[in-house]
Amino acid sequence: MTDEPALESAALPVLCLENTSAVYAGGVVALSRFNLEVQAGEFCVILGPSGSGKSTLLRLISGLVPTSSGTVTIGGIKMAPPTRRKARQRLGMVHQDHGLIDRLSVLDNVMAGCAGSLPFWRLMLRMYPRPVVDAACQLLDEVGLTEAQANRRARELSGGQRQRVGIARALMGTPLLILADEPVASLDPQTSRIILALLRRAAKDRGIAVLCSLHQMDLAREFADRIVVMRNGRPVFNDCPAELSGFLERSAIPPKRSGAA
Ligand SMILES: Nc1ncnc2c1ncn2[C@@H]1O[C@H](COP(=O)(O)OP(=O)(O)OP(=O)(O)O)[C@@H](O)[C@H]1O
Repeated sequence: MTDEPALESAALPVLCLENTSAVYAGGVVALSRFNLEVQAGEFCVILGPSGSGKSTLLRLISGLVPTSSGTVTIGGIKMAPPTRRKARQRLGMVHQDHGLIDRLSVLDNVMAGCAGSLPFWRLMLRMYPRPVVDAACQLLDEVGLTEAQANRRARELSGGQRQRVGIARALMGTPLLILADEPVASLDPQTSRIILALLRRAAKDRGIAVLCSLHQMDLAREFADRIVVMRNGRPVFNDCPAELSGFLERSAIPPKRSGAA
């Protein structure tokens, strides 16, 4: 019943997977009847051993792997033809390898985050409207990069700086959902914490739903609002970090303070 329709619609999850399965050619079932909801402003971390299906989950949500059954919706729009393009516009991606164009400036890389909403000739000539340039500069400032760094080539930055650019680029498209596939895999612990803090702040300050796969259990505990543990393509734990130790004890898996989940 909907006595308060406005409140009810505000509580709708940004990301919703219902009974979603992914089967690769050759019959490998990488995801099996997966249910998941992520709310606006929530920082949700996916943990799981190698081969448990974390990457497949993120690739399926982004529309790169087709669903064999079930549905994925982002902001109420189905990630399937004919609405896939519209659903993708609600999505920002942060990649393990940063996914930057090395020969372009840092600022150009960030502005590429809104490429879908600009005419092609502007992208070709790299003639961006003033508000786009201002927004990109503002985002670079927010992720802690200076004006001087904004004008350097992307290839001249460190791994941590490159990932800051990756986050700014993802935010440039004003997404409802950010998918981050092992965004700190190649970074040292201190830089990893800076990057995860930026992602968490994006969730809290902008009300973005963030779904982030990690291998480090200690970082998941430190930053996540909710942790989903996957095994064999299924969620076997889906709760707040405080409940994880109890789950691991019941599962007879020794809790690790760092390293692979
Ligand atoms: N393109 C593919 N074709 C066939 N099988 C695949 C393909 N990609 C992944 N798989 C299989 O799907 C399962 C899940 O793989 P996935 O890469 O999603 O796991 P993961 O949890 O991300 O692993 P890792 O932590 O090692 O990256 C594995 O059994 C894997 O071998």
